[in-house]
Amino acid sequence: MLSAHIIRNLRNASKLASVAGPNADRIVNVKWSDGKTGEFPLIWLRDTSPDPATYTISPAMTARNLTMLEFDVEQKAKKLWIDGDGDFLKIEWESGVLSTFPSEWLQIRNPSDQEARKRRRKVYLFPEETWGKEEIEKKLKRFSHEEFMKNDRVVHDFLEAVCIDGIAVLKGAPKGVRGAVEAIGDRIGMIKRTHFGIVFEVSTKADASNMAYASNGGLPFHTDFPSLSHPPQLQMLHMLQSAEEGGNSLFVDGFHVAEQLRSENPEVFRILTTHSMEYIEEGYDIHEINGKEFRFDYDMCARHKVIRLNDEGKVNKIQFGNAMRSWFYDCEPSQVQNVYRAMKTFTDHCYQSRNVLKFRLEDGDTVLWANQRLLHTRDGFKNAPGKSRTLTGCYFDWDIVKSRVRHLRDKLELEQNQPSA
Ligand SMILES: C[N+](C)(C)CCCC(=O)O
Ligand SMILES: O=C(O)CCC(=O)C(=O)O
Ligand SMILES: [Fe+2]
Repeated sequence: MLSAHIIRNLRNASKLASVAGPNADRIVNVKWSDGKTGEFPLIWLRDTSPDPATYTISPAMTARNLTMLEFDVEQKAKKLWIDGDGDFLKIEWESGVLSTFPSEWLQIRNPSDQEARKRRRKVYLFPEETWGKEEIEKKLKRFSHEEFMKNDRVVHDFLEAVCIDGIAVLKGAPKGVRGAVEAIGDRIGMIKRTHFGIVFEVSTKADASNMAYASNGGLPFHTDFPSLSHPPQLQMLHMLQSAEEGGNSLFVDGFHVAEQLRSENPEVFRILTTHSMEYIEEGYDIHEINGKEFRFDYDMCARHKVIRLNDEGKVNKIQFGNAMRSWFYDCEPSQVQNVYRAMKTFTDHCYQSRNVLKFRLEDGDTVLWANQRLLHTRDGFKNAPGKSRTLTGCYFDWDIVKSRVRHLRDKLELEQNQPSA
């Protein structure tokens, strides 16, 4: 839906002045009274026409009725004209369908307006702003857990911060009370289940299924589940019982580190973006499902680059975990030494103090972060007598988190809201 805010702004903006075409390329040229122009492909106007023959729009669904099998992509317009004192472009099609395009509808979608295209790209809530220690210490966003639970605007602002900075914190849930992760999960929408269950618990356990459960030692910087081809995109941890000493949380922006390597150490960057690494995770985890103990045996194996680039050469995924890294390198033996040198340099950069965000989760605090962007760890800790450091946690995927942000922008009529169909 279009926010009232955007409609109000555009209503005040301008009226349609003229329409011409379509020309030989089947482009319709529109002019507004303020001198702005728009080039609209004729077939696109037919396809996106906001009328009930073209679209089904109900509270439960927005969907196109037309099928590509039957759609005539060469169809013509019988008549095009400006109506309603410049408020509408109308098109009567050969098929008899009548399309009515409000002026603001066309302005928002104007395919020849670079500003409109730029605004639309923000709907993906991407790209993010990367950081080093100094930047993130200034801008790390913290919200009240209590406010998050009752105020939709706080849910929006918290999740938006996670989209941009890759991390944000909720402070001050009731101390030592289980259920915070589930409650936050419900507010976000849907937790992503893994082979560690829906919600997992981090504490020192016998027969540990993971290094985080094995001891009170520190861990190396890692992303969770390099052993999966599709690791969860976000991770959340909630502090139930903090350590007496240590057990701090550490984060580093892997996208930022990758860009540092690209400029400061291009050979390492080249290796990490071209050599795929294998990871294995073999074992079992016992977790609860509906109050019953459940044992899940697994034998995970996946292979990917430490730094993955998209088609434009931009860094868009980081996966690395030393504990699950396998023995298999799938390259000439003579290249292996350099792969190790590259991993070592990457790790050294992760630990450089200019890059590291370090803070302590107090009892009742929660942190949510981008698991395919940030690497995380904890330092070693000492428990108070009889009080074992315990966190609960879960995972999410971006689609659910971003869907929630968009939904709230619509519901709360925030100015960042974007039109749907
Ligand atoms: C936190 N935990 C134990 C549920 C999963 C960790 C996955 C990993 O170590 O890569
Ligand atoms: O113990 C911690 O603070 C974090 C452990 C960890 O790496 C994880 O839960 O994924
Ligand atoms: Fe982890």
